[in-house]
Amino acid sequence: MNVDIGNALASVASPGVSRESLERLDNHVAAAHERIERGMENQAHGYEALNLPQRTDPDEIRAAVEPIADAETLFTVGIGGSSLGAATITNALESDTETIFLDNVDPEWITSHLERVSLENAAINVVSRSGTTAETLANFLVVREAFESAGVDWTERTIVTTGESGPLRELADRHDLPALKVPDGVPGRFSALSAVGMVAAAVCGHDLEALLEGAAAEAETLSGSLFECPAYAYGATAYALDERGAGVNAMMPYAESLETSAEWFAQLWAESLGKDDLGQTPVRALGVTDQHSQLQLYRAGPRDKLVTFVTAQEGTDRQIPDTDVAELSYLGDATLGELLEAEFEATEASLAAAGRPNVRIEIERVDEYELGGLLYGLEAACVLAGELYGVNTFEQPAVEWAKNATRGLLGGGEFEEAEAVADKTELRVER
Ligand SMILES: O=P(O)(O)OC[C@H]1O[C@H](O)[C@H](O)[C@@H](O)[C@@H]1O
Repeated sequence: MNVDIGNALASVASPGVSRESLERLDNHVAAAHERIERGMENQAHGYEALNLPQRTDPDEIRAAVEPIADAETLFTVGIGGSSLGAATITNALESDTETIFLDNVDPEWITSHLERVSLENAAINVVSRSGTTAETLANFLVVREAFESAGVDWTERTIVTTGESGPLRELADRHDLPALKVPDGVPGRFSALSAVGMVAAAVCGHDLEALLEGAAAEAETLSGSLFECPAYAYGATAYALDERGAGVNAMMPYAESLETSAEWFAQLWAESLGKDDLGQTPVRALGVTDQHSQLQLYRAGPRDKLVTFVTAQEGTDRQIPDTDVAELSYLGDATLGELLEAEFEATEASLAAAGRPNVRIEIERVDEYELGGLLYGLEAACVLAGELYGVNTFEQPAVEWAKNATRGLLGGGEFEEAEAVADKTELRVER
């Protein structure tokens, strides 16, 4: 990926970062890069995620999915980091396999999927690093039962990706299910380029090698200067803008196929950096759609936002047909791709003209290679930002707190967090 931080400079935007400040920050980037490299070398928790392009074995993943490779529909049962990476990849790329990501426990929604899909031609991909996440296990039990009721042997149609031990691993062993391992030292939100994100891609027939090669090429760019490394340029600029008041980061890809990448990014950024009263709030947006809803706020609301654009340089195009309505004739000279590009450039310029900081991330096209680079680049940007903030990027105690409270409430063990639910302060206004 390439990154253009010109519109984040203080000469353009407020808040903005001066060239001198960036040069000073670059010393911290160099020191952070040394820590990151050391972490990668030592395979330290979290940093190990940046080694995935070398560690992930595409043959192992393809062999494991072999029994379900014919699936017309793939249910991926997982949540957060055990769903969003896979969804980002498969929602971005064309495939004949339909993918459904069960990452919510809304009974109506789950039932509507299970009733609509022909389960004889479907398969299940259960993913949970811990193997204990209540939503994932509950959904798996529901889906499994639906397969049984439809007369489909779910044990022949299920693949599991989980940690070395835990309830899901036990279940996989008991039923002799093909099971892949979540690599050690890789938190869920950094695991898109492991089996966690790539099983669904393999079932969909995507090019796993190209995903990893794109990521590996991005890894090659990691170096001790933000001026030489697109990922660090982005991470350092986002951090510096947050320090100057841009506490919100609106991720706005200009490609429908990349919409899920903004969701994935939101988890990455929020869960990794939201600690010790620090962190930048990620917001999900989509170009051009949200130009017509959120842009007003971004251009004229509080000066507390960075807008991050992601744009693909080339892709499939389609001519806009001619019309005899004179006022619309200019459209007939253009393609939808040109319209998209013009809208992106106009939006970027409109923010810059109003002095609102924005950054442009460019990929060449939406394919496996470029996606691998984008995922890896944003992960590296996040790791760098975590170093600059001085937070523990790879833990998520605040999320674990609510997980424990939920389990306690459902009688899944003694969790003191559950007691806080009864202590809720009320000030009710009733009709
Ligand atoms: O993969 P699992 O163990 O099921 O966890 C799924 C998700 O659960 C929690 O919400 C964590 O905070 C996330 O980081 C994680 O991705």
